Amino acid sequence: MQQRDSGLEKRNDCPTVNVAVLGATGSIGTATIDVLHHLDRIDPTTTWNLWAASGHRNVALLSELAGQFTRPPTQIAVSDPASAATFAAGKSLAKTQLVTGPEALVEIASAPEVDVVVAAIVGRAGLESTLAAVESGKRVALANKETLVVAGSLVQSTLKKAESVAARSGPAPSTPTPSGPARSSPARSSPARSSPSDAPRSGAELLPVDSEHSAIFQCLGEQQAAVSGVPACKPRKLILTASGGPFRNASMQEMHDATPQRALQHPTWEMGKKISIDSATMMNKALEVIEARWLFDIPAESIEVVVHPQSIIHSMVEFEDGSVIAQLSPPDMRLPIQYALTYPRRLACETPTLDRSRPWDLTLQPVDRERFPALELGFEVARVGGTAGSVVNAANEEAVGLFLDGKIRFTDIVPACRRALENHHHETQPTLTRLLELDRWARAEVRKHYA
Ligand SMILES: NC(=O)C1=CN([C@@H]2O[C@H](COP(=O)(O)OP(=O)(O)OC[C@H]3O[C@@H](n4cnc5c(N)ncnc54)[C@H](OP(=O)(O)O)[C@@H]3O)[C@@H](O)[C@H]2O)C=CC1
Ligand SMILES: CC(=O)[C@@H](O)[C@H](O)COP(=O)(O)O
Ligand SMILES: [Mn+2]
Repeated sequence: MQQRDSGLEKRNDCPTVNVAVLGATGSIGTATIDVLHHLDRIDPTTTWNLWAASGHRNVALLSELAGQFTRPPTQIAVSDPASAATFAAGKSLAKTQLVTGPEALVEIASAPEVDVVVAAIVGRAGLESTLAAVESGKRVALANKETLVVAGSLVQSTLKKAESVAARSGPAPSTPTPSGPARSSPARSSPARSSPSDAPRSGAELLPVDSEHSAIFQCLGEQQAAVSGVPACKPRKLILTASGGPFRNASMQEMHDATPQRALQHPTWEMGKKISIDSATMMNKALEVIEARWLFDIPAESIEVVVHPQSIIHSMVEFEDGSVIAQLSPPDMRLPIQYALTYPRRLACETPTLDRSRPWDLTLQPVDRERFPALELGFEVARVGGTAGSVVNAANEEAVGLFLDGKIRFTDIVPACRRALENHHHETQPTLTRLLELDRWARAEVRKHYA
């Protein structure tokens, strides 16, 4: 096993940021581990410490990733109990504690020693740990968009509660503390409302990792930086870009006949299987509309989607005067991951810079809503809220699984979600228990339909 060298001399009084990576073995998780090695190498002012990491079934990779650190993580979680039995910690992890089962994710996410939780589990399975991290006042770098799709309103209210608890216990120090994150961070519950000044941090922070939402967050921040001291301008529109996925130009027949192998071939991003299929149906963009609705506390009517095949413009914000600010960078998740960790600081990143030595095209085109009916579903869910997100998300997770197993057609996925939405009795203010009941109900409905 190869241990990576920290390289750089840290300042004596250097504070440590303890990071927990949930879903460390996935595409976002492994990219986060790379970012942590990089930051610890180049940042003289902070020690970036992997305090805990979780995996579900890929225990070999989990052990390898954890073993790369000269300071071994304090805890490792294997959330799938059957896989936990096969976890073999190398010699370098002799002092690391192994915790197991889905409860272990919540334990790590709320551990007092943890400053930052990277929520990189795929699907609804990431919900409880993300909520626990918010509740216990962490900085949450959120990749797990499904949490906001299922329980956006609940996350928002939890965030507000965590903020008021922190406010009651007095302002946090404005300089980094020995075991705490950079307390100068201004990010608050709603990135749209945060300002890039050096205000002390109060309570939980929810920072986007999803490239589009990170882009919007950056556009809003830059706009506010330019008018420091002046009340922030409200955005008129958030404009999410979509690559269009592997079927951007495909006929309905091609989509009807699509194999999992073909649907997994994303043109611009290398990602996990579930999100790759979501991109192919454009359900990913539907989920991102809902994510934006909750993350930025903005109505569905103020959100637009535009197809941008190059995935260089990651999203845009239109302001009241019609001015549009965009964020551009090559398609590489290390940038938004790093920004969520270091915000409001910008540090050198390993992502390549845009090659401006050659001509380049940036294309924008409208979405074909007939071939991609998922998008309308996303806007509907963002409009009505309540139980709709949980039902559509669960139906989608189930249908994607059936498609990957060769049991249903690619073009069955979105209708399965539409059917579940229409067959459920909508409730406007569900509890977490009710949302989880409906999650199970929607999965069963999809399975029953195709049995
Ligand atoms: N990949 C990307 O570029 C982007 C991803 N996202 C979002 O980030 C999240 C992660 O995506 P991605 O990294 O691609 O996914 P991957 O499939 O690559 O990784 C998923 C991670 O979740 C773990 N996991 C799977 N099932 C469970 C479960 N039931 N309980 C606990 N952990 C589980 C996996 O563990 P194991 O492998 O050990 O079984 C793995 O660590 C998703 O919500 C996605 O939408 C957002 C923007 C971009
Ligand atoms: C990298 C990322 O954020 C993904 O969500 C990506 O945007 C998927 O590409 P699509 O635009 O094709 O959904
Ligand atoms: Mn995205």
